[in-house]
Amino acid sequence: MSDTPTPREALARQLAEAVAEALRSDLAQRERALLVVSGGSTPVPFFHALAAMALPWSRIDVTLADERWVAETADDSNARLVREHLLRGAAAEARFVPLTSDAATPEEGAAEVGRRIAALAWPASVVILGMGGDGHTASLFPDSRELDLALSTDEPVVAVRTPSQPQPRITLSADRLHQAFRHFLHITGEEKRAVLGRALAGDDTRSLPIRAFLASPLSIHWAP
Ligand SMILES: O=C1O[C@H](COP(=O)(O)O)[C@@H](O)[C@H](O)[C@H]1O
Repeated sequence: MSDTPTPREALARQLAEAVAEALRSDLAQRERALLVVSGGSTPVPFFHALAAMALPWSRIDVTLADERWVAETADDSNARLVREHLLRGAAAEARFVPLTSDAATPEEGAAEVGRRIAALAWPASVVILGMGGDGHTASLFPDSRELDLALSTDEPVVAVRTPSQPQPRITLSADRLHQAFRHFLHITGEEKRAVLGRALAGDDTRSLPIRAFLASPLSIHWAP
């Protein structure tokens, strides 16, 4: 069997090295660093690579760009993904700040979660965005009813209802996602490359919400 990494594994490793360097550089300036990660399927190999990096994990706070309003034990919980794939080995020393609460709905829980998120050390050291095939990033979907609010509010989080999605969600607002020293976009596959190309060429953020992050410095990490 070959030990040659796949393009996606190589990308995950390069991204983990860049993110680790950004965290180290920030930790040379302040006591705690803040890492905002995305969920979904793309980050799994990146989480494994980052968890293996030599970092002072006990000085790093980790939170999510967005979350489904589901129990942390649910298969599609982004918090579960982070706990299983990133917070392992030495990285288990990091402090994880989830985006859900005991409230029945994200609308009821948003104030508490927002206070928790606002209390972190902003600007974040690093925000890593993902992107779906519909141009959504975090839980800023083209068909989210609260998309305009999430793109314009200075509140840290927004509860979102999205007809194309089975669960209600909570997302960091665009304003909060912009508050970082470094931004990375991690995507894979030809379909997402084409979507990103359309977003770079177009001018309608409502139909491709990733556009909200293309105007500021963004390190784009893509592999087939
Ligand atoms: O719903 C979500 O989707 C995006 C992209 O996920 P992927 O599975 O296509 O990588 C992700 O960035 C976001 O955090 C997640 O909640």
